[in-house]
Amino acid sequence: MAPRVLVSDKLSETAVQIFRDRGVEVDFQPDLGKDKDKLLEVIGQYDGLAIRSATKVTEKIIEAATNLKVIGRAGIGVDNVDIPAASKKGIIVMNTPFGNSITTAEHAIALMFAVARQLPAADASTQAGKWEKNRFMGVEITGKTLGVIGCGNIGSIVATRGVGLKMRVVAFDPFLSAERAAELGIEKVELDDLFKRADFITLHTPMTDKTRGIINAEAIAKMKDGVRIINCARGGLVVEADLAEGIKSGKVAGAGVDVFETEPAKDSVLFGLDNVVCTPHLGASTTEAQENVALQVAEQMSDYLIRGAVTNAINMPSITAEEAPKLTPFVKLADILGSFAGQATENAIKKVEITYDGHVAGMNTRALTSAVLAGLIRSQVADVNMVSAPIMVKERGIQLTESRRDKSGIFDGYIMLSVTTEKQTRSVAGTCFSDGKPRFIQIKGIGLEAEVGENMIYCTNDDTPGVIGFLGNTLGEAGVNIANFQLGRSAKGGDAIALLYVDGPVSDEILAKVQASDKINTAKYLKFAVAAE
Ligand SMILES: NC(=O)C1=CN([C@@H]2O[C@H](COP(=O)(O)OP(=O)(O)OC[C@H]3O[C@@H](n4cnc5c(N)ncnc54)[C@H](O)[C@@H]3O)[C@@H](O)[C@H]2O)C=CC1
Ligand SMILES: O=C(O)C(=O)COP(=O)(O)O
Repeated sequence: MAPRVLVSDKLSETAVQIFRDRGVEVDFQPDLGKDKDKLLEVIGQYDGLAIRSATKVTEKIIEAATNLKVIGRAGIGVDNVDIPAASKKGIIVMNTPFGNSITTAEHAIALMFAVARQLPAADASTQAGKWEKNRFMGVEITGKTLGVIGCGNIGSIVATRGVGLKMRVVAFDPFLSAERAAELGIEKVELDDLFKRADFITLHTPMTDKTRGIINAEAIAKMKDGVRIINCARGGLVVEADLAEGIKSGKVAGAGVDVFETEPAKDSVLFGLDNVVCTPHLGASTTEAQENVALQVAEQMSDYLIRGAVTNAINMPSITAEEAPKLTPFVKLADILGSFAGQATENAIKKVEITYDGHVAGMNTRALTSAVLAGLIRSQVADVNMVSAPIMVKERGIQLTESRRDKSGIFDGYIMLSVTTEKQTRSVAGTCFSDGKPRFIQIKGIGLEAEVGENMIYCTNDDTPGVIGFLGNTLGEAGVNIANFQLGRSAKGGDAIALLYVDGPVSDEILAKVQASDKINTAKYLKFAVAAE
């Protein structure tokens, strides 16, 4: 059945065509996102949800989204999506990080000019027939200092436009390197320094707990008298009441505000104040940007729903459509190794170590690690996937280490997983051959070469005669057919393991018979998510 996507915001209809061309069924209901009760009612039917900023994807919506696999944001900010809730439920959240950045940067520049020359008020006055030439004295931009807070994609475009306008540009961004600042022709400064020096301040950070209210009364007090502030990022970055006070007192000479603490902003403390220029979250609203983001989000979501390729996901490593065919068998293998360790382990896991050897080390190991963790956690929580597993591992306080190394054995490459509980450390390694099928190649440091089946029995024993006969007889008498039987031992007469791939489920009763034998130290029935041959 074709996956179904709901478009619940005003996306360009380009998206609809792309979904259809790619074999995705699509419901285009651009106003539905604003009606949260309706969204709650219908969301359970969809595999994908495509949104802009008007749809609020709350925890409640996510709870009701029983089939949802992907939320696609046609734009940048995902603060309207409860990402922790989506991740816990295994829903990928993706955005289009570049599609509207030029457009938004241009809007910031447009607002800067509008504020510098009081354009909207001058326009209204002129059209009212007042001709108030003396009322609208502006300021020149050339030679002024532009302070950019947040110098990522949009901030750096604004910065270079500022340089082009002959402004002196200073930027505060903890992640901006000195080299990048030099490349942009700007100066990297501390926040207080920016406040002290800037004639215009423009905000371009995401909305996080750190950036919330970054422009408040205290910050405004540190600024130059007559500063002008532009916000095209998120409303919550500015304490609106404090900005309104700053404007009223004359400390702040003007503000360009595209985004509000509460949207849609039908009322605001900023409305009606002198030289405050407001737009209704128009930063991304150009034909070009909307085409870009609609096309991108529809392609990304279709690629995921149809081909399993992951691009621009906030909560999951990327898997390109090109690497997906090569990576998929190893993702399966990684899940199986995790699943083996998860099922074999009865005690709380303290530490997980994953080693990527040989050519596997050159693969997308972030995706592989997520798959190992999903397999590992699945024995405790059935509803887990590559998105939610890393979060669950973190929540459980499990220590995770990953390492990569050059080819170290007879295989071209493999994955080794080692899991430590309070009682012991278990290790298992596996690889995929050219047939794409996963194989166990080492358990507890003992080499073997075992196919992976849907139903398996894993035994540890001492290397003594009669084990094969005993297992064969016991399972045979119980009517359990053995498809494949692999043995391994540390040394002659030493620790040994047996891994049996059987043709059907193994009951507790049969397993108890195996466990009861003095030839067997431990026996476990393991189930893997692979189709029976
Ligand atoms: N008004 C509108 O319609 C639009 C608004 N936006 C908003 O613009 C903002 C920026 O978008 P991009 O540049 O694409 O994001 P980005 O992720 O490329 O850049 C954000 C930058 O902020 C920096 N940053 C993070 N925390 C910081 C802090 N505490 N102080 C200073 N810098 C900090 C990061 O290091 C990063 O360089 C987002 O909030 C986004 O939602 C984006 C598109 C349209
Ligand atoms: O991309 C972003 O972060 C934006 O804020 C644009 O929002 P919009 O898609 O215009 O509702």
